[in-house]
Amino acid sequence: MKIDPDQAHVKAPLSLADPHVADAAPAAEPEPAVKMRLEQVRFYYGAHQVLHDISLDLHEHRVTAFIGPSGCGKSTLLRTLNRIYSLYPGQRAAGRILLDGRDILAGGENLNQLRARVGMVFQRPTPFPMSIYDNIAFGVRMYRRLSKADMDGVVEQALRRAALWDEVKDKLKRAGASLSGGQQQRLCIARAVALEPEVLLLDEPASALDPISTAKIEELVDELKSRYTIAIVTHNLQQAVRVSDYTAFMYLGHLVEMDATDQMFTNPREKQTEDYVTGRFG
Ligand SMILES: Nc1ncnc2c1ncn2[C@@H]1O[C@H](COP(=O)(O)OP(=O)(O)OP(=O)(O)O)[C@@H](O)[C@H]1O
Repeated sequence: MKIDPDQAHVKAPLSLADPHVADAAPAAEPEPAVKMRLEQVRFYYGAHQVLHDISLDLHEHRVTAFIGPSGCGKSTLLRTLNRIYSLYPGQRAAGRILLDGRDILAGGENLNQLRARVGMVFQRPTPFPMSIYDNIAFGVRMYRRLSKADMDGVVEQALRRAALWDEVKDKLKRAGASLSGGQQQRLCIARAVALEPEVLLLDEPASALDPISTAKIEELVDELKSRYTIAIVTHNLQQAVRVSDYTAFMYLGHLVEMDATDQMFTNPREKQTEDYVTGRFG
């Protein structure tokens, strides 16, 4: 028997009590849209190649965690996604990185706009040497002319999204650096969020924080994913399990395996992944 979804709210006829119908498996969730697609991405520091033909998708409104031993290229990969590397001479990426289908490695990309669309938060909190308010308003002013009242609204909204508003609303004129490390990191997330990015890159955002601040950042990541596509680098495997939908395992500049996080941690395809997630890697 076919059920018209438009009629699903209508009281079910008695025949629907048929256990075969009631037990029918729910339809599988549709695969989320691809926000960024990497095709054979390579990366070079001068002549030294550190990423080798990385191909993977970042799905919209999902969190993808990058894990792997130190030096395997996780941060470098993140830095290719908003081309922040191109601020440094001698650093170069090749291959294709499609953001909504458009290759950001091809010429002609406006890098300021790209970095507003693909925001980044670093391992160590890096507040600007200015007030809490201006830490957020500074970046917004580069892209938008707003009245004082509208800017106040943008600052408040960004601080709320970063779960910091209640803690700072009475001291917006104080220096960003006067906040605790965990608050500073949430300020940096607010700063990125204020530019209305589509993708958020988080490079070990909690590694310098105490467990309570770490838990807050993890909760925040979970909330933010309803608005953004998130890529997070972490050394903390438990954190990857807690916050991510997908996990990518890298080794020596190669992508070994990427899959749904549950699958990666319970039933990985590759022996190297299994050794890494079970702590036997070495
Ligand atoms: N500025 C640089 N110049 C030259 N080589 C670099 C530079 N930054 C990183 N590398 C090299 O690139 C490789 C990948 O480094 P990357 O920092 O991306 O790894 P990672 O997986 O993020 O490491 P970690 O987990 O320790 O942060 C390493 O061999 C590293 O030595």
